[in-house]
Amino acid sequence: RRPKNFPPGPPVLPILGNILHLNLQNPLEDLEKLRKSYGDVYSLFLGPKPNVVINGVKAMKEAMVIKAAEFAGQPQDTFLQDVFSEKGVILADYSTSWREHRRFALMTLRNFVLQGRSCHRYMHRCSCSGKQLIDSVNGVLFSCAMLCHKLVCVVSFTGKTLCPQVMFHNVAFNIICQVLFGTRYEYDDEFITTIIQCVTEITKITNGPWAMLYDTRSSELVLRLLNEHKKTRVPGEPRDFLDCYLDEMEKKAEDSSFSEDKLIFTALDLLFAGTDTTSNTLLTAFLYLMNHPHIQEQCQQEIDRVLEGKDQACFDDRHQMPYIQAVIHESQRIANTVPLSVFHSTTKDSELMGYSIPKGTMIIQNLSSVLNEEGQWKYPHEFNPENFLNDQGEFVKPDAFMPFSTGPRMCLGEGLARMELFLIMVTLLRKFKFIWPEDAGEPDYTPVFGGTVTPKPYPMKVQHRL
Ligand code: HEM
Repeated sequence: RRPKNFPPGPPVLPILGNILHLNLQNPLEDLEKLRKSYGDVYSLFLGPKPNVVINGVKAMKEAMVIKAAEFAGQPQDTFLQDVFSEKGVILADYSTSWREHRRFALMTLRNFVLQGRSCHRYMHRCSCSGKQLIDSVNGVLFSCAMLCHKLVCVVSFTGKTLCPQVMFHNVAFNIICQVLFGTRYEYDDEFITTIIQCVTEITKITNGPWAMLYDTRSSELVLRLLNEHKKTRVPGEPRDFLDCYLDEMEKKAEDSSFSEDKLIFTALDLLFAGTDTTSNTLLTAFLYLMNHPHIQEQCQQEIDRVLEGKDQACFDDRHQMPYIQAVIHESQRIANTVPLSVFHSTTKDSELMGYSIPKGTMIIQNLSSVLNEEGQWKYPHEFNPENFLNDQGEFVKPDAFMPFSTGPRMCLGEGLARMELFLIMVTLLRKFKFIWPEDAGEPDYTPVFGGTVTPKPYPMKVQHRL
């Protein structure tokens, strides 16, 4: 039974609860129908206890921003919490340890990636020509250059049509590996292929990335790299996230929340959360750009104009590229990559939109309902960069743009993800034209639902521009 003044919801069946109200292969349409019947805040029984689903900008802001501390908990009575006594950031309850680790991860990402304070020099010698090709201190830029090099090889040596899935997963995985472990893997490396397969399988389980984060194959990887780091590190001269964490452990008192176990789980969180999300967004962006060639051309005109005479793009160039910014944000809106966010829970008895929600209730944020909410967007149901442009052609970001969620638990990789999306898209669109192959039939935009949403696999034809 629903508690007193609890949000309304569909009638509950014994044992099954409301499970029959949802198509578990893709519940998003059913969740939208329930919103029409029961309003922006409603309840669902997915087990013996009722959960609350939050929809639309207004309710989302009241819960996640205005009443942030009350809605930032993590369900503590799930199977997962029982299995894993230690957690990284994602599954950690709203606690001092979560706060310390989140702050530390944000600061390290900022220093290493966004401000480019990396001690690494990344170099690549082409296996075909033997020439030293790429040399960079910024891991994200290095990965962009590697991706371009890979495409040049594919375009020159094969039939010019490729399946971009593996390519985009590799680039996102390598970027986060560089930040965490100061290492990267070749595109055909057997190890990277296995781990990426594991990441993508896991994220197809509903709410999966968060449900199966700590797969043993990946934990073994982190443990091996941690042991190697311990042998080669110079204290006070961190090369990457692992070194920074080890430095921090030495600085802190013995009873601090920093420990080697915690380090492994935190690194796994970043590895998983940072791979499939960015790559699926890129896959969606290129699917739409190939099938909207006029939008792709307009991006290329802006890139050519702003980068004229420059070797490569840098993140600051985004301020001169309102159209590209609009296209990237629109791709994120349409991609709807993490539609149900990470499940939260209430940290105390709370009120939301006039309803009472007891402490410990599981909260499902339906981000999808915000990203295509009517009244918030000029064109809520179509791919149109105008959603992010004003009448003067300037880039504007509406309040309803929440693919990273909002509030104190919002994605901590947002800065890195935005840098990756910008640099990868600008670098690729500058060099190549992406074409939907003539024999590929009509594009199928239907997404495959999971903890992260993916476009169905598709082919891509690539041509040199310059
Ligand atoms: C386009 C790419 C990305 C999208 C759409 C995305 C989206 C999200 C969303 C919706 C959440 C849940 C926030 C909440 O609980 O309210 C989240 C959490 C998180 N994301 Fe991302 N993410 C992306 C990229 C990344 C990257 C690159 C990293 C790693 C560097 C990352 C690391 C995390 C972590 C650690 C959390 C948990 C934060 C916490 O609980 O305090 N994400 N992300």
